[in-house]
Amino acid sequence: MEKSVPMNDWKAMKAQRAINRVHLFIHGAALAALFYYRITTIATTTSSSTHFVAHLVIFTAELTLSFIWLLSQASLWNPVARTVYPERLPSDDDLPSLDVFICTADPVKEPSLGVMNTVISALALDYPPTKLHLYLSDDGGSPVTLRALQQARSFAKVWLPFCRKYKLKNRCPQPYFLGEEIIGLEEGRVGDSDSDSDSDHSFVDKKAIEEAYEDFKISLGKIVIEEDVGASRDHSSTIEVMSDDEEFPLVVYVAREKRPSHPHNFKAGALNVLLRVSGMMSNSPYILSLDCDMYCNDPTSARQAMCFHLDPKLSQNLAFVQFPQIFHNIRRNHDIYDGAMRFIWTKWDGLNGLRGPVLSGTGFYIKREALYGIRKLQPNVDLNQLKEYYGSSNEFIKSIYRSYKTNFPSTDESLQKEVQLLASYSYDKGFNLHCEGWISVYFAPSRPCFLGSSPISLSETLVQNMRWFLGLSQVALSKYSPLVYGAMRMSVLQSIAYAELACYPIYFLPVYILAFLPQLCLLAGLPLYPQACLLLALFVSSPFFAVFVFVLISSQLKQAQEVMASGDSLRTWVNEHRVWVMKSLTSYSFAVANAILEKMGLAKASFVPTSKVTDGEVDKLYQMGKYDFQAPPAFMVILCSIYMINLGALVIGFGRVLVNGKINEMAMQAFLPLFGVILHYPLMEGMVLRKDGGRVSPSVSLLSALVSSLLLSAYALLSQY
Ligand SMILES: O=c1ccn([C@@H]2O[C@H](COP(=O)(O)OP(=O)(O)O[C@H]3O[C@H](CO)[C@@H](O)[C@H](O)[C@H]3O)[C@@H](O)[C@H]2O)c(=O)[nH]1
Ligand SMILES: [Mn+2]
Repeated sequence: MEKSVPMNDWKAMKAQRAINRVHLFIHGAALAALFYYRITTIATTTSSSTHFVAHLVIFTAELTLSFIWLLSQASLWNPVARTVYPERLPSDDDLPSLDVFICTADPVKEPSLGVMNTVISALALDYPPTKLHLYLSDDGGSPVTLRALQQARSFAKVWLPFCRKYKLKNRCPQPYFLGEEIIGLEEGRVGDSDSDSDSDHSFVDKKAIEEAYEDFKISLGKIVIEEDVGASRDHSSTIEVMSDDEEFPLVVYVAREKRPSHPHNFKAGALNVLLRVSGMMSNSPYILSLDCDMYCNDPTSARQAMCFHLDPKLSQNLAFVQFPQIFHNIRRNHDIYDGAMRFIWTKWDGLNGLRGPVLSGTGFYIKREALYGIRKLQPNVDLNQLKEYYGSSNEFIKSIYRSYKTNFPSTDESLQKEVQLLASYSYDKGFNLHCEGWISVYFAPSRPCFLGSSPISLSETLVQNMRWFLGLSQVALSKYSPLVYGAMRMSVLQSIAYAELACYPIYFLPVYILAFLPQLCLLAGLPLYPQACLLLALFVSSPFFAVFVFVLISSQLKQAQEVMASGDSLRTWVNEHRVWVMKSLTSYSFAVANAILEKMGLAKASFVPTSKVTDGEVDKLYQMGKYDFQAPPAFMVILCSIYMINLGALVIGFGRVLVNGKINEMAMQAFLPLFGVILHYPLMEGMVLRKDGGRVSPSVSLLSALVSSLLLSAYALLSQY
């Protein structure tokens, strides 16, 4: 074979890598000094048993924080950035075919207009149309979605030629029409188009296409009125193949069978069904998986992904190419719910330098073989063994072989029945997504390939995070725990990086401890930190005070540096911090508790899809940068009580310390509640000052006042022993 030019390239992010490593050693040394202080203090604390226990508990918090910090170093060790050269791809005739999977679950929470925009944007991918096949999974089994899909397909038949003619870069109709004043037709082009830029023509065309889109929207509105909206949990499977046009991508609607008595495994179950159904129809070697709200913002994503998948050096072991999840409805630098989740994607850069990131659930191009959990089937493999794994459909098993030629759509009734059967639950034997030896690639081009919608209320944010971290806690508690299972099968750094994700929710423990204990001990007059001499230089009284201050500052500076490196302002650092504390106290702790209960058989999995409906009031608050505190009362009482405790400790404790003159001993302990009270000031505002619909409900404030005064008086008990 002749020597080919590479289609992709990577380079180490050297500056960031250097900063990360220097931080690792300096911060690590400071932590060692901190541990030395704790251990020696605990060993010599004889004053009271309460004091001894308090030291132990605070040490537990410090150990946990340091443990997660240590795990996080794996994904910071070697961050890598990638580039692609799509112009070096083989010609269209030689590109592999591609199946697009889109999942939707509920026409009320996920309105058809949004879902269909995603569908249309995917149909408009810059890829040979005969090699593109789109499967929409409707877990709601709703006629609304089926009929909307038919309408979307009709609209796409005029939309696609329009996109191609004007080489549009933004091929999702809704944002295209909304953004017309801002980006205009000219800037929305793919590449440097010189032909067909006759503005008169484009104007005429544009009017026509706008009208077609309006008609499409009206038709969706009619469907909602005519049909019964609402997701069903009890229906047989429906499959509708739309393929009357050779030059247009195949579109297939799939509603799998659902019965209340049978676990349907949510989105994973839906993807499994799509995998089987598509295996019989188009059987493309590559699959793009999208959530219903994740539209294609760059039509070239498929070609970008192929730059990795078709690279002879990577291809054999490469399972998937993951793009970041980026959201169109987030206000940059005013992201009060930290929807951007920079802390995740920064890690993905690092995983890129190991053997690649985990699947994030949407926006990835995966190799079909990898989803089957097999490496190239041997022709002589035992058929019964395969049936055990993949279910008993002979036709489907045949499809697993690379050489399988689909003859779909066909009029052959038996084949049609077979497909119908594949969407019924009798085949719910899970495909194992865990693939050994596969690698993956994370690719974050400057123009986001996919844009989704992020929750913009506290309630949705906390509930969504609870769901995610419940999943992660379950992994941590399962036999696939990365620290045990992974450590034996992956490189050390890779398994540590995965372990960090799985362990992430245990942040709840140190956050709870630090939100209570130093405060209560401040009231009880029990010092937990080394003495400070605030008037003189820090080192005069206790060198360990300087150690604590250093650890605090160094961790904060590191985060600030990362925030700024990703182009955000310090406001983002504040938001990230605040949301992290709120999530730790609610989402993470509930997630861990649920995972443990489930493990003991006391709780059951559930999935409430996040709402993609824009609520006027909620949106208004978000645009003004105000939190929407109408969250589950259990969450709000926790947050408000802790706020009040910190406020109380600050006021009472500070007063007493000043009177007793113990300010040096208590400096750190007074600083913690001070920091908390300032950082979470919006909560105070929500309880006391705000009158709008997003304020903290008075009943929540009242209950929190009660809870916090009870807990505050506990300090009196503490000081008795
Ligand atoms: O029973 C279900 C439940 C959900 N979905 C679909 O799954 C997708 C994700 O659901 P969503 O409510 O949007 O959850 P998010 O928290 O926003 O999604 C994130 O978290 C999920 C795991 O909790 C991942 O699967 C997603 O890819 C990831 O974007 C949506 O398209 C849903 O329609 C189903 O198909 N069947
Ligand atoms: Mn979502």
